[in-house]
Amino acid sequence: FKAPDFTALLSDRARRMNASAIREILKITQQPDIISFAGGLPAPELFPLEEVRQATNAALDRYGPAALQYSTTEGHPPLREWIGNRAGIPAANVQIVTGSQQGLDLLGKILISEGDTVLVEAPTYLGALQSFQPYGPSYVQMPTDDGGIDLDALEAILRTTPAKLLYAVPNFQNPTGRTLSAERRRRLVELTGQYGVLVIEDDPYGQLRFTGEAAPSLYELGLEYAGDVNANHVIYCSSFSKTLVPGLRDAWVQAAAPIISKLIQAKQGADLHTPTLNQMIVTELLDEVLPRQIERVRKAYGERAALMLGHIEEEFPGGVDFTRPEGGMFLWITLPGQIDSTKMLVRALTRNVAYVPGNPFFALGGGENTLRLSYSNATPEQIERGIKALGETIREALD
Ligand SMILES: Cc1ncc(COP(=O)(O)O)c(CN[C@@H](CCCC(=O)O)C(=O)O)c1O
Repeated sequence: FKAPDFTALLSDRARRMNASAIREILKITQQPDIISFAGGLPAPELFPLEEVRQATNAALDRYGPAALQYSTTEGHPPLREWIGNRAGIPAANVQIVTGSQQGLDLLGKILISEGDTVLVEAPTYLGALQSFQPYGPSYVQMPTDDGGIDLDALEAILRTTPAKLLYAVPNFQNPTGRTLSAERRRRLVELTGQYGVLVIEDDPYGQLRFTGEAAPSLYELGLEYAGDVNANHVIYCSSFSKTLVPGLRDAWVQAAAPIISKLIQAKQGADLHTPTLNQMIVTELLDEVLPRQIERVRKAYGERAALMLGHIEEEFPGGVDFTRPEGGMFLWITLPGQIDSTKMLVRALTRNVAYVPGNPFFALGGGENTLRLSYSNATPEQIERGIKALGETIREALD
């Protein structure tokens, strides 16, 4: 008997898949004494545990067995209605997905043919790269500066490179924490509209602003530009993971009808529907708990960001650049040129502090001297101790 050569039997699509650096590091950071600035994990001590318990009972009381039955692929109607009303669009243009990660995977599946040019920020969210990769995109990196995407560079790219899709995180970008200005957003929507490029706006953090002024979403600007919800070239993704809880895996996509109907077919083949009870639990939390929870989280993350920035200024040696986020969960460190943050992680772990090295956030490689820090899931004491340990590690690497 000869065991099958499983690797040889993998599909060409499977061969393009790779592991998520975040998920891999999360395994290491499970050890209790490690201070983790790695995963973008919401603060569990802030989860509305009691409210979720009550919402679960309320959903079971209200729907009985139907709460545990198969449900429609489109999603729980009251949840779609609520999201549609808030966005000023019909519920028919709202699709519930099992985490916005599934939204990214299904959008990749229905939009990316092998070899299609996909424009991504440099650096960008590595989970999007992981979702898109198996569909064989040809990535083009959009240069970024401290204000996010460089629109002059984007215009120059579009003049010479026909692109299918542009993926962006305009609010409190993962991994840099940067936010795109209203002026750059307007130009991005116009440019992509003119050149016929679809835009995926990934916005799980938009509600978590703790300073500065909010700018309109690319989706809202796309709606103005097109004048019709079914002609909007911007596809909007958001999630309840960072405003409520990530474990219920509830998120949504807002898009023109042809995209929504194809997304439904893709989702039928993926998981039939997002868990019925989870959608009903989230729906029970929308009116009272959600706004309160957003305030709570926004305040806590603002405090933790300010703390982390304060300790970075004290503990990090000169020559280390860092971003100052206006919201969200991340900030981005650029080390002096010759330091490799992947190698340095081994040293940081000996001092019980973890982060995500920057290289995996670059679709075409690079960024060896960068790293992402998340402040959302660390107490004030851990932030102080962890940043101190990281400062020592960087100093050691400089010698
Ligand atoms: C820009 C962006 N888009 C989608 C997601 C996925 O969020 P969902 O929970 O799937 O709605 C995320 C969540 N990323 C976090 C969480 C990843 C959690 C994990 O891999 O354990 C991170 O970057 O650490 C995101 O930042």
